[in-house]
Amino acid sequence: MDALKSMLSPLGVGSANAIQDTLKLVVIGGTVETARRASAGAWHTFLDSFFLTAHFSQEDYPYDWLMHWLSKQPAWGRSREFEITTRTVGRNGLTQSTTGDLDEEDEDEDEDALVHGRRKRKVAFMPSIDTTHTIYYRGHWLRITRTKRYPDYGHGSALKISVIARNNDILKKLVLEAKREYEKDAEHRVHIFMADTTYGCWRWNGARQKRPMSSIVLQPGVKDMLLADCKDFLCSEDWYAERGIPFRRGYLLHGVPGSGKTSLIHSLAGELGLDIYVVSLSSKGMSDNTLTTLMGHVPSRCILLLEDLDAAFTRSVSRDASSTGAPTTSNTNSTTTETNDGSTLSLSGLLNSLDGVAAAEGRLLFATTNHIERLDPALSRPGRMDVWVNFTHATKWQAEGIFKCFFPSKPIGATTASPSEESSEDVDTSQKNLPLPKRKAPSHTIPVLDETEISELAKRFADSIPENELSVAALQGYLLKNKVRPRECVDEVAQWVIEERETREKLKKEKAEVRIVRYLRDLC
Ligand SMILES: Nc1ncnc2c1ncn2[C@@H]1O[C@H](COP(=O)(O)OP(=O)(O)OP(=O)(O)O)[C@@H](O)[C@H]1O
Repeated sequence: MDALKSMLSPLGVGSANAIQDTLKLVVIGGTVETARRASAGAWHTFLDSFFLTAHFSQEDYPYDWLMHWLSKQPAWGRSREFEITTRTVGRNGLTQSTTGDLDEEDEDEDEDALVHGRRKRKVAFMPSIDTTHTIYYRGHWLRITRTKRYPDYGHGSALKISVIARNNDILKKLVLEAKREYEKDAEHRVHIFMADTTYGCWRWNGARQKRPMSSIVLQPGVKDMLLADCKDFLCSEDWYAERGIPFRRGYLLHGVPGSGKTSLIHSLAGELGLDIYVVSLSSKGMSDNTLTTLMGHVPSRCILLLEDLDAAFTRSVSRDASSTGAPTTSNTNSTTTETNDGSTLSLSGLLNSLDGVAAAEGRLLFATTNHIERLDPALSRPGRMDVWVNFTHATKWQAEGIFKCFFPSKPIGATTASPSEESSEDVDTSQKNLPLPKRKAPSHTIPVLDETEISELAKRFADSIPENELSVAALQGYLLKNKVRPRECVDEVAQWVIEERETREKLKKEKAEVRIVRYLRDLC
């Protein structure tokens, strides 16, 4: 203080005293604040020592189970700070109205209701970021905090749950309950994860309603064979282990576009209760290292889908016949080739990531391609691709099947239901391979014809479809346009086939012309 006085003395007694008083106040204030903070810190540390704390990262499943569980807790109705979202909650794609406080009138409304063509959205209540919420659970108060994991990158969050308890039984119970509820709600959905080549991780991409196997129309026996093979594989872990064979199975679905390859995989995933992990090998930034990292993070029981296998090593991702999907000399060995979009994936890198130690055991690998002739034999050999299925253009049998899938029928003698009562549940689904998906009837009127008439129409429809010329997707497009006109649809199908042929001829000519122009331009 004396030193301070001597420094201030040249300023005059009055002003020096004022400055001295101010400084005293600053010093005292600072000391009090430091003491307060220290005691608060000590108090928190003291309190924390009584808490058991569990951390959940967004990258792992328990985070999703808990977020789903939290979104259902009525306690959010009393919370003073929370996030409201109409987006899907967690990975299961569920939107829940939890407390119902926001829009009570909506509670009883039909979940499928459309407003101006848009589906009505339900709201969900979520814990907001960086706020601690307290929830009462089975005789304990839980302190729940949601934080951002990578604030700098703006993604990823984590959940911290603390509870005062003697052991962690209560936290275990909570996680198991959350898991049970999540799985119950997720029963009717297939979760899709996409490869993120920038961060080398999997990103949840949504949950789709399961597609019934009966809605996929393939030649007799194909679906049953695939389903039986997958089921047999999934319960043969010991058999593989005893023989020292890696517990993996690969399926190569090859053939023309729009023939049901992807649809079948989604349907199988639903039937087997597996999630799908999708990698597009030609995607930007894909490299050997990224692929190996991704393969190392695939869970043990899932479907791993490699899309457009033939496009993996081509410079052009175009799928027309001129693109050189065949592996070049430089990429069939371990040399990597950088493509225009920064992809440095080599064939040996792909093979290593499929067979390597990091590759998950128990996964079902499905690969799709439109050009099997472009695949390197090393990629498609048994052990990597054990089962091959060829998908062709629609046969007459498929045309008949897809027609029956589209138009519901009622058993002979049954009275005609009113449009609002017409649902596929009224329909006899005894025809093998062709049962109808159980769904609510749309509000527009679809005439429900009797079984005999539908069978006759389906036969006539199939008679007009040329064998193995049009894709099933094209047939589906035509039926969609005529979904409320089954009879007219059959009457007009022959004309549609003629128009389709003309359109394809025209497109072919245009393509040929473009190629000639390009060729001449290159010559110049
Ligand atoms: N065999 C089939 N049974 C039922 N629907 C089919 C069939 N084939 C195609 N479709 C319908 O056609 C559309 C395209 O099918 P999908 O994407 O499964 O074909 P894809 O063979 O995977 O085509 P691409 O090779 O171009 O990826 C889907 O809407 C699907 O419902």
